[in-house]
Amino acid sequence: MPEPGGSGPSSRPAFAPMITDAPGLNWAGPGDAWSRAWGAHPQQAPVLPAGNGFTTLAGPRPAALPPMPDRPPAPVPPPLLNPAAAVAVLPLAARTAASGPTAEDIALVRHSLGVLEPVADRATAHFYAVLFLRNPELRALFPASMDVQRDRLFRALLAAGQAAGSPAELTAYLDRLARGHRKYGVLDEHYGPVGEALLAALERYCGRFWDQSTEIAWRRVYRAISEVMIGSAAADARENPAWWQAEVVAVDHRPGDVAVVALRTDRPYRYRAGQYTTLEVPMWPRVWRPYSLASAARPDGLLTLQVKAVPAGWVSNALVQRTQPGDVLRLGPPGGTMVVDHDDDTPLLLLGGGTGIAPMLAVIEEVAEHGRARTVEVFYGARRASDLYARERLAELARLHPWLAVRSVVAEGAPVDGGPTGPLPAVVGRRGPWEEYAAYVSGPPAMVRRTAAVLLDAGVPRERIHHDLEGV
Ligand SMILES: NC(=O)C1=CN([C@@H]2O[C@H](COP(=O)(O)OP(=O)(O)OC[C@H]3O[C@@H](n4cnc5c(N)ncnc54)[C@H](O)[C@@H]3O)[C@@H](O)[C@H]2O)C=CC1
Repeated sequence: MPEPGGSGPSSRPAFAPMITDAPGLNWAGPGDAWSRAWGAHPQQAPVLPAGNGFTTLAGPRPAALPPMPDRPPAPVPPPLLNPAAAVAVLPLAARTAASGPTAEDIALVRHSLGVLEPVADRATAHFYAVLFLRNPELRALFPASMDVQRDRLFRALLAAGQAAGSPAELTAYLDRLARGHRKYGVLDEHYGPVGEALLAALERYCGRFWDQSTEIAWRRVYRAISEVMIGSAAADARENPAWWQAEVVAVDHRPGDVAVVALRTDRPYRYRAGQYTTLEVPMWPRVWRPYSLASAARPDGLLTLQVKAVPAGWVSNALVQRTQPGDVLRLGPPGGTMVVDHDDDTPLLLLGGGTGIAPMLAVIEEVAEHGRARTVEVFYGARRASDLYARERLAELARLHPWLAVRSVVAEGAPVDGGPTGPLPAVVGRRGPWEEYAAYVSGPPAMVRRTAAVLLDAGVPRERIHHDLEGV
């Protein structure tokens, strides 16, 4: 592998073997570890609208729906999907709903979102109540705890509604959402029942602000949303599976309840350094959590994650405390925008707090592999020295690559390796200048938020501050 700036191949291999006795690919099939692990959930159509709530498991809707005691019949009942087919027989309002959203529709949708915001919790609870009342067979397919889904639903709803006036932004958002939802088993026909439940919740909680124009506006916007998502999912299905099976090939326990988990997927898993995957463990079906990929894509196909067991962290605790080689997990598609452009020489500032160092390790490996000269400065933050589980790996990388500078930053106690002390955002703010750098920030949300603010103050343009936190 050429070193950045070097003219020829280096004597060092780009990737040392991670696990020498890892099982081969193509091991998945009837009777394999995956099938045994998931035997209790055969052929699950594991639909959980974890990310947006515009989608759900379907299944035939009962022929005779129980009446909604607290909701009068909808004044305008056009379908939310494929309205073109039914347009000739629909009443005027329905025909209007079949065309695309107008500027007025978008204003009405945004206004109703503003009305809904203070009662978001109750509105999303109502959404699920209507959904499950009309489609009772769906409840068993959602995870036991719906709290996270509720939060995500409303955030996705807000995001889609707010972005409705910016087609490019909305399409990109929905495209990611649709691709990420294939692992839940979402089908085209699920969008209709979900849309109806959504409208029921909106109608109820917008109160006197809900009128026929608002309903038609929502129907147009929702139809546009559904069409983009259905198209994106279909395009993705031509290239990728809905999920990947991943066999655990090693679990390396580190101080501070951290485990480095090495995985081998059943099919090639294409991702960029800095991205994350979503993961489901057999112990908690239908509960998916994101984890940054801790190594650059390797020729042997192995992936690594760095996971910390945290109180009430169902999936993290299962991974750190219960998972062993041979176990089989499932991965969703890679996501996240913390990827590095290797075509320019902008110096990189990589800021990782706790297990937030994981994507930075992957980025360093990818820069090294790419072989173009650029400065890379890393600040690795932890509360105390004993939490710096990746210190040795970073020191090894710094020894290998002269363009890499690593500083360990502890918030409490004596300096480590002569590095600075204090909260990571404050330490970064005291250093610099950073105006010329592209910054990548990963770690606890408060750390990411504060660090992004410090970098902006330090003159780093917003578009050069990369992280996965929404709304910052
Ligand atoms: N792509 C991403 O954004 C990733 C995020 N994470 C997240 O990173 C977190 C890591 O947790 P731990 O290892 O327990 O880290 P931790 O809580 O021990 O903190 C690590 C660093 O963040 C700083 N920090 C913590 N709270 C802060 C605050 N309120 N303000 C300013 N700085 C603060 C600490 O001083 C320390 O330098 C988890 O929440 C995990 O979900 C992990 C991997 C990737």
